[in-house]
Amino acid sequence: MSASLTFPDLAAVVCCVGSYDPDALRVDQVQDIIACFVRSVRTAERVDIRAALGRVLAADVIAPFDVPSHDNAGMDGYALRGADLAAGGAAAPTVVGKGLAGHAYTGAVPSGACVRIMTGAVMPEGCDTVVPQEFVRLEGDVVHIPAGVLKPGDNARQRGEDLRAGQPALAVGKLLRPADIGLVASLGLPEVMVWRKLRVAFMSTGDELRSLGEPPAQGSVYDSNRYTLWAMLTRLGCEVLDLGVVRDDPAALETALRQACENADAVITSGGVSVGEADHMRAVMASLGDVVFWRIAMRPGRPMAFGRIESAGHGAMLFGLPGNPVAVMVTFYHFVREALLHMMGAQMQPLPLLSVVAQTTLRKRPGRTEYQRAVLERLPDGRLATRTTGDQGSGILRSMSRADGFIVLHHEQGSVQAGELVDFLPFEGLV
Ligand SMILES: Nc1nc2c(c(=O)[nH]1)N[C@H]1C(S)=C(S)[C@@H](COP(=O)(O)OP(=O)(O)OC[C@H]3O[C@@H](n4cnc5c(N)ncnc54)[C@H](O)[C@@H]3O)O[C@H]1N2
Ligand code: MOO
Repeated sequence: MSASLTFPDLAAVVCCVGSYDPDALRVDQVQDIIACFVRSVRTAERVDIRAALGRVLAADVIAPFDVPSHDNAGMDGYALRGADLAAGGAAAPTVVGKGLAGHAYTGAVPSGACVRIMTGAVMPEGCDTVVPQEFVRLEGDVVHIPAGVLKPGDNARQRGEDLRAGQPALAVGKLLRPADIGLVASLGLPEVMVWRKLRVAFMSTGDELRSLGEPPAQGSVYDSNRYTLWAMLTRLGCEVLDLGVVRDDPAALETALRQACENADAVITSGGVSVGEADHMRAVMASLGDVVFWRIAMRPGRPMAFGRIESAGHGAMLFGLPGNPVAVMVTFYHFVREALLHMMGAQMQPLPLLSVVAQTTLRKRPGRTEYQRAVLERLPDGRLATRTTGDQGSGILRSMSRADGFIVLHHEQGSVQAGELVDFLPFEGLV
């Protein structure tokens, strides 16, 4: 439901991509086109910080005060004046009081004196150094500090050393993770502004598909794509709208797509985007908006539809993914995920590619990108290594389930010999 946003003509966007060939697009070209075309949802809402995990910040979070708000001890020990240390750091100050976290010592600390202090306690006036208790020898009230363990300023945390009042602690577009929730709490803020959740509708298409609970029939398969899509979208923090299995029938497909785009920001379908006889999906999609059909130079995940469809004045981004279960996940991770994050208003981070040792030879011809499902192992010498999870057919979902990530064989890359380094993309972090 992004009716108020303006979208470029898809034809104009694809024109900007050098050597555009819808039947042989490179993965990076597809990513560029999608990035040029999608628009962020710009509706903000204020939420409790416990509801903000996984959401995207709609406004900078500004520190309302210095963090920490006072100079404080970084160790349990004794606070003293650094100027009292002799050359080499030795000293023997006398204890004049005690400061605990939450119970500051407020008396004076004359030269030659020190204060028993605990981690986090406010530094007493004039003190700038803390000697950890394990370094000293106590003799009555006198703290003997040997030479060589301390220099002025050690173990004291400065007011504002983390953040100054007025500085942004977190920037708009940040996808909030546990540390961010803690950081916001440390600023005393119970709520933050986030962009509203993205609504994503999804459906499976194909007359062979059975939903869970239905009895199997000759030639039928249980619909798994809707469940992997549900799982990936849920992990991404989207509000999901499950439109079920839709038959390969033009009227049913049109009704489902219209319902999807009237109620969601994005629509994801699986199946029916190839060239089979029962694939009515392409015609129906094209009739509802600005949609292109691609054959991408990648494996798995070759056919894909992309564009924007409209119904009753509502528009939604459309991702028509191939039907094969592994192809659905691969195209989701490499195209849809980034597009949805962009629509969610998130600042994009490049995916972390590890360089690991290939345990076996990997056959590959240049001219397409391959994503082979693989496990990550630790070699006896400590290096990380990888091997594939066996048969790489794009219908074999177990190859994904057993894997820790993808071996990425880039477009220009040829075969990789056992023992060579290869790029590995861990699933963790994808969603
Ligand atoms: N002559 C050609 N045939 C095919 C091509 C091609 O370029 N030329 N591409 C192949 C590739 S690659 C893929 S991927 C598939 C994609 O075709 P569709 O998107 O039209 O998908 P379907 O034919 O509907 O299904 C393919 C396959 O996946 C199974 N499937 C579909 N949906 C689900 C689901 N929700 N849950 C579980 N399994 C599902 C379906 O039963 C088929 O086995 O086309 C190739 N053919
Ligand atoms: O999209 Mo297909 O997965 O290469 O079978």
